[in-house]
Amino acid sequence: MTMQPVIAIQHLNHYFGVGKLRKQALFDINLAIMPGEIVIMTGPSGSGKTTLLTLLGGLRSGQAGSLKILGREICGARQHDLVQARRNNGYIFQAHNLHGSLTALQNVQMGLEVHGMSKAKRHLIAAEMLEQVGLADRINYYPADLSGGQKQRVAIARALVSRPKIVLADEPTAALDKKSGRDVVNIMHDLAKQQGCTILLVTHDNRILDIADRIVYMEDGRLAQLPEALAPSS
Ligand SMILES: Nc1ncnc2c1ncn2[C@@H]1O[C@H](COP(=O)(O)OP(=O)(O)OP(=O)(O)O)[C@@H](O)[C@H]1O
Repeated sequence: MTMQPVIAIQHLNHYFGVGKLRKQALFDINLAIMPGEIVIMTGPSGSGKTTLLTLLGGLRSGQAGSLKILGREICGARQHDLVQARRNNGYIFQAHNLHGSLTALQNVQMGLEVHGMSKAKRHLIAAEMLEQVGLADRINYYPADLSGGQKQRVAIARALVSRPKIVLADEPTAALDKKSGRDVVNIMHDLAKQQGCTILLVTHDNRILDIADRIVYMEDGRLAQLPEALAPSS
């Protein structure tokens, strides 16, 4: 059986603005990511990494080329189809976007809301997930009472609790010190490998490149060759 890529991008171009202000942000992107792969995307500021991630996440619609998620075309898709596509993914962002008025447990339960399971089951699954990220003793804490690394671990638990096939992460370690950043990516790595989930992680943090199965490099809106300084040492 041949394995199909979970993310397949062909000849993708993207533009911002209209008329004279129209500016091309992505140029002829071609990339295939296989099930269970952990791919890190890095590159200079303004090179187009976040733009590509938001297109993949269905947070905006691609304009030209092909972008298939789990075999389904989302380039040029209608809003309704983009919303459907978003449901396949888990998201982890730099600012972790936790709800300040909800506890860690309630935040993680939000990741299960669309699955229509009983309250008791949601509680159990969310609590187990928090235990897996090392926060069993913090489930009833509010985000304001957690450290940056702990908040990011809640965000990971929320992203992975519904066992998504794809997790998209944008600078998940940017606000963290060295040790917390390392802990957070190790947890992401181990859980993803356990669940067979694919991760695409955008980062400037060269200290975490070693968790990737593959590193892709973006420069001036194009995928480019990885600079030698960033290549994994053999
Ligand atoms: N909403 C927008 N409107 C207009 N131009 C945009 C918009 N978002 C991004 N751009 C432009 O597209 C290009 C790519 O930006 P993008 O945020 O994708 O880069 P990045 O590689 O993620 O940068 P960073 O590492 O700093 O987050 C930049 O030139 C940016 O100015």
